[in-house]
Amino acid sequence: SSTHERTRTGMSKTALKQDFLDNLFYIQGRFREVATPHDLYMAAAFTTRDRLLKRWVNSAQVFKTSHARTVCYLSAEYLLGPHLACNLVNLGITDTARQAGAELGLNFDAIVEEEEEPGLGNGGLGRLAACFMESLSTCQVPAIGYGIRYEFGIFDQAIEDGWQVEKTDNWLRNGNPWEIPRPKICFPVGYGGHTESYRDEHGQMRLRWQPAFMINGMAYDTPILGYGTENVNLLRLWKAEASESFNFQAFNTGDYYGAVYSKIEAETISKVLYPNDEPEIGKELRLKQQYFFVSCSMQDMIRLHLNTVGPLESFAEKFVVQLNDTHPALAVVELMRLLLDDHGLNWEQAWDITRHTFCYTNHTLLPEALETWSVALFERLLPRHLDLIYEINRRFLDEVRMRFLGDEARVWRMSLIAEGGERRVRMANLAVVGSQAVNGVAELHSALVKATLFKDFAELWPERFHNVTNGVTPRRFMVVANPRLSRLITQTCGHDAWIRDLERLRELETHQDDAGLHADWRAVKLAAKQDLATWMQQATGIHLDPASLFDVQAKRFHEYKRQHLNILHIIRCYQRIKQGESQNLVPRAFIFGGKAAPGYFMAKLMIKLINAVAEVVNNDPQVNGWMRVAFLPNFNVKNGQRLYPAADLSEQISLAGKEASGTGNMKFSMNGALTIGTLDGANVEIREAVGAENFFLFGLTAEAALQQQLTGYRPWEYYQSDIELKSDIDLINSGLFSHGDTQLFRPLTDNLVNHDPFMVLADYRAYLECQQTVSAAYQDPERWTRMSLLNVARIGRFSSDRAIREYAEHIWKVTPNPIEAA
Ligand SMILES: CCc1ccc([C@H](C)CC(=O)N[C@@H]2O[C@H](CO)[C@@H](O)[C@H](O)[C@H]2O)cc1
Repeated sequence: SSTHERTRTGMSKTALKQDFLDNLFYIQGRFREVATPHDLYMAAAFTTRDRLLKRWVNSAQVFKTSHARTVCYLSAEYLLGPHLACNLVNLGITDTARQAGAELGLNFDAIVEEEEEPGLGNGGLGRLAACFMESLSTCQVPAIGYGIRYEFGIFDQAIEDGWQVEKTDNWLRNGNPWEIPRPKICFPVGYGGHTESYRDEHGQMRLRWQPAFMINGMAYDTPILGYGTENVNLLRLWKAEASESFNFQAFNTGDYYGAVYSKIEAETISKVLYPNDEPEIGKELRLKQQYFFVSCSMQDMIRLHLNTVGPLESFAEKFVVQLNDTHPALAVVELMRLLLDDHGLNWEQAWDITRHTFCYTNHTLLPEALETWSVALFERLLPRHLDLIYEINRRFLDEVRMRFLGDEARVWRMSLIAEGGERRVRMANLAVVGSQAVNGVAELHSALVKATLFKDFAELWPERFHNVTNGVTPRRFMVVANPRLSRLITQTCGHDAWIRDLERLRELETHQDDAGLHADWRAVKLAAKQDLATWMQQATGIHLDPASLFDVQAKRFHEYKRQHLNILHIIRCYQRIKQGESQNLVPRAFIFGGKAAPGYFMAKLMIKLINAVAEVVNNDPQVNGWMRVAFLPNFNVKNGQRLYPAADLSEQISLAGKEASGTGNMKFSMNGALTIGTLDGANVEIREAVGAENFFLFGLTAEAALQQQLTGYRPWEYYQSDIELKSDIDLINSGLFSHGDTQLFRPLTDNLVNHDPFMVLADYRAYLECQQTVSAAYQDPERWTRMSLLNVARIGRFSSDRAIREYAEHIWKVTPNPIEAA
């Protein structure tokens, strides 16, 4: 077996080459000459998988016997991105693989490009879950990520005639080499039906649930490697299956549809990801999806506990469960049901375990994103859970009444049930009541969570409220996305320890005035800009000049993120250049990226306006050489990895108080971009870390914005009093960007002048002035390069490793569990 062992898991170039050719033959059934790019990718993927499996199995064995306290991350979304390049970095064999490939005449980068990314998420929340899973392994914290194995992930975005067009994301069409199906890890999940009381073996009157409809959830496991460690954690995603996949009786009676009905019905539950990022949709299938993965996951934890530790009384010592927003909040009720109905615990025992098991992270303050489900829907779909929610609520409100005597208004606000109008279950209140810890994702956000959204709860349980500022993994967003910069940093610091300890980037500061480094630093940025320009030319036909300032705004489209404020600045620049006022302007490429929820009209209109402005600006010889506007189609993890290294300026311009944290802001700074932004979310902490002098700040503070809205915000006054603002909006309404159609963008401009809920007009002037300071700074390359260098040197805190260490210490009370090599 040693030769076999050496080939299948050997890290040497020879072993990699042999294993690659073996996998191409034995798995793809191909030899070199006839192999397709997909075959070559699959062979590379399996060759890499062979090496991580050894670590994974070794970790699983150790965790099983060590009864290690385990973190379970429950998330409806995981925006994982392509696996291959990151797994090679975390195995430490990227260069060896590149050389092995070269000796086999393979183009390494082309093989990496071939991978279809698993887009099982919408945006920030989903990507954060993926960064956290990688950092949990890197920080050697035993963990299991639970979620849904959507057959179709976030749609692929095409831009046709300037409009977003959604394309089905059939990411599994060519198979997925990174997952292992676990047919034996399969749990029943019920829906509908009724609850009935019965007398248990001790003569106790008990309630139980008789579901009307059962399906099965089957596990698919994906190993999550860490960097520079043997620890490998598990991502377990559930697929819905019919308990009976083919009904022969129906078939025999010729009812062919009937024969497959239950299969189709069941599989719809994990069929597709809801492409909404903020607006709450309240669709029945969405609730079915949430209950589906929550029930499978809680049943799996109980199975693991009974198999490894034993009696459930110690469940909360073994497992700590993080709720990634309210989407998995039903887990609180499902654990109660399983402990009471299936495992015979009494209420007090069950509730004590439950509330010591869960922790909840809030990711948004937007009222329209806070999930509530109608009591009527609960009655129909989850009658037993509604019972339990009523009982949890009864006992909880007794505690509130006791603590705040006679304050019925508070009881009304804190109740798990919204009574006014149609009765609805407040999932955020349920998550807080059922958790031992609640946290926001940036200091400002966590403070606003305590002062507004959960004010009543923070007054009742102040000790439960925490902040853990988000972070991102430097392995994917620096080492994989920007190998040139990573090499320069390692060279300058004389070590690559920074990859695992990002605070070590601070050592770059001593070189901040090193002219040689400055030159190399600019060369690295220019090369990345050239790569992006080449890709954009091929993807959109738009030519970007790498010598121009790459001004980038890439994130989901939403009015609070204010992509329309950015467009107004572009139109201002256009008008200025047309009027010959190009002094202290610098040539810029305005680059946008991001998807809009398919049902979000205003977001889709913003995308159309950007492409409409691009068409006019990019074809206007008078401004040629001064400005380019380009929309990067299908912004996802893979394309993000092209964009972050190429940006000079990172646009983080949300209305203060609205962006919970942001994580793109961290990725751009880590790649040497300077930020223009408001004091919102994590921008506040990024500015503190990199130094106010290395950050372009503008706009109302959260406090000032709130004040102005409370005292009455009249956007039309800004429109009337600021002639440049008026002319920019009027130019949109003139039809210049819409072939004379003066109505196309009216919904957007009317909304801005008459309502402007996110105060675009109030921040317009400050934003324009700040952009002037950006242009001035960019005209001094030495100063700009130093600012860029200092942004990277001081960004260490925003590693997801630091965030995970804070969760482990302050919230999960779990210690690292290093695994020795097998
Ligand atoms: C019910 C529909 C729905 C779907 C997703 C969401 C997410 C909470 C939205 C989201 O992704 N929030 C983002 O989370 C990031 C990670 O913490 C933050 O950095 C962003 O500021 C926040 O907008 C809300 C509502």
